[in-house]
Amino acid sequence: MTETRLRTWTHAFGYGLACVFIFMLAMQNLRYGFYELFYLAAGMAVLTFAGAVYTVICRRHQLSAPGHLIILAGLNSGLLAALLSMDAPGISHWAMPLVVLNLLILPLRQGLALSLLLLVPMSVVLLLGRASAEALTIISGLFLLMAVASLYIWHYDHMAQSAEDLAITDPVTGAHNARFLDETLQKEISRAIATGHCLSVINLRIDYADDISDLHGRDQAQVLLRNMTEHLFGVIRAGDTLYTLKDAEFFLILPFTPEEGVRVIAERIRRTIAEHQWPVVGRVTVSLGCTTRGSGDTRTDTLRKRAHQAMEEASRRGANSVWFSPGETITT
Ligand SMILES: Nc1nc2c(ncn2[C@@H]2O[C@H](COP(=O)(O)OP(=O)(O)OP(=O)(O)O)[C@@H](O)[C@H]2O)c(=O)[nH]1
Repeated sequence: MTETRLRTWTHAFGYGLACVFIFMLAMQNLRYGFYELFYLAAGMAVLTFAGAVYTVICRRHQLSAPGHLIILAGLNSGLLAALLSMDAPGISHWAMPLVVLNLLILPLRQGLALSLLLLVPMSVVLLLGRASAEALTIISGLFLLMAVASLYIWHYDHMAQSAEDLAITDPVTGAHNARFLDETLQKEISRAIATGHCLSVINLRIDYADDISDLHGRDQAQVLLRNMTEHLFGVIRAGDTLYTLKDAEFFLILPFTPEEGVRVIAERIRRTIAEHQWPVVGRVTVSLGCTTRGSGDTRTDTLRKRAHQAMEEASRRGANSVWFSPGETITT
């Protein structure tokens, strides 16, 4: 299940439960003739129902739907206004579902801020209007609920972030992996088309990688990959991105880089790697294939294929070399 779909379900479920709970409160107050509380609860039930409908309408961009903040701010301020204007002893308990809803639906910081905006004035009202022991019991219960829910949400966000990082990171080198390459390259191609800027890529392979592995062992070959990654990160500039592919291959996306630029940086990478003394394995060289986006390159596979063919050509022409393969000229 995707993150968006998961959030749509949990948001809709959260709003649904809150709506049923508040609707039952409304009915109870109507039954006992507390009309002010009935109107308040009915209004809040309508807002939570609107939240559930909004969740379904925005199901495709649930993670960035701005309406939740407005709906929840309305619910929180309605309850706060009622607390300040009505003398209804049990009304402070209504804050419980709202605090959970704030934290479940909004990003953690927003949810916490909104909950504090509700709970702090509510605590003052309770301390001024009730016996201290009773007020302190209710206040500590509400803050405990907020703390537990916040910790749980923080833990979930942290786990989700770690899982996402693992999914896009190569476990050996720590650079991004091939899966993330296609995603990023497609975005960069779209950006280059929209802005008219140049986009270049480099496919790079360690020469005689199999021999290095046979000679020094798999562990040393992996150490070399890690060191090479560190070295490449040191050579490229901010905004360039590096990916580890299989078979001792790397890929670089270089936004805003024209043909002359990619030739310069590819040559610099080749030279610095060849001049470096690598721990245990000693001298190592690489073959680099580079290309710049042409007018026909609207998808990742054409660019990747051309860069790969250029790299094969560089290998054929002898190790430790760079080959540039041009795309179709972009006419403006
Ligand atoms: N994407 C990318 N391009 C580079 C890098 N280094 C050099 N280039 C390209 O090569 C061109 C010439 O680079 P240099 O020889 O370093 O000259 P420079 O004027 O100091 O380059 P910048 O100030 O980085 O533009 C740059 O304008 C870039 O297009 C790099 O690390 N990343």
